[in-house]
Amino acid sequence: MLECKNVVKKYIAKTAVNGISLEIDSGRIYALLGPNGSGKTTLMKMVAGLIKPTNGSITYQGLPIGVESKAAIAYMPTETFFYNYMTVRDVGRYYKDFFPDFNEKRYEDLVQRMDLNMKDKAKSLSSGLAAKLKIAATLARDAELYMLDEPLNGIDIITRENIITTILESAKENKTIVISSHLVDELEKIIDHAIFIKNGSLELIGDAEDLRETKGKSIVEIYKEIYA
Ligand SMILES: Nc1ncnc2c1ncn2[C@@H]1O[C@H](COP(=O)(O)OP(=O)(O)OP(=O)(O)O)[C@@H](O)[C@H]1O
Repeated sequence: MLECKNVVKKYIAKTAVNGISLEIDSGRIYALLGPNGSGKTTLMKMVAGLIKPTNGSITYQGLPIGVESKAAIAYMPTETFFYNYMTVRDVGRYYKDFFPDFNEKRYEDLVQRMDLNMKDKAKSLSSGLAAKLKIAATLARDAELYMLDEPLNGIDIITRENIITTILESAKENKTIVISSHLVDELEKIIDHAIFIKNGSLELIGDAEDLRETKGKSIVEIYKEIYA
């Protein structure tokens, strides 16, 4: 579905991604793991077509990242993208204007599920509710691949579980999901595959069950081994 070949992203003072090659298959849930500054967001932004690799290639369904891939890939950034005037309903309208695959009914369901109210001002939401709103807007797109950058950061445990259940329900419909997070223990329960990135390079990638079997360790323990 998605193929990265020797992808490099250099900034003036820093090589953020340093020759990553990997493949993502459809219908799976991937964890993109790595400590702060390891290159997760940079890689996701390149796949989303927001920034271009310095070297290497990224293809989606055999085509370079472009109009077709942008229509099929829903990327949720770490930053919030709401204007001051926006209510939860306005965020849905804003998304609908941008994305032809935005499903209003699904947005309504997700908003309700996330305990949000259409009339709430997006800017006045607590950080947990704002995170839920971002997730609702992203998952309401009928995309093929969802890339969620740190969807669980700064969220309390009950809300995290609620978010994880919602993500899992979306995944049931044969969607592909890539989640970047430091909260490995919580992702361990739900992921099919794990991608470990260290200093901009791919350290390890594999089926979560295979990795546990071959290494005799949980994904959390492998994470600690790689990054300790
Ligand atoms: N626009 C930029 N200009 C210069 N350096 C950048 C830029 N964006 C990212 N970097 C650097 O590239 C490296 C990788 O950053 P990136 O945000 O991709 O890491 P990350 O794994 O997503 O980190 P975190 O978990 O903290 O979000 C970091 O050292 C960061 O400072």
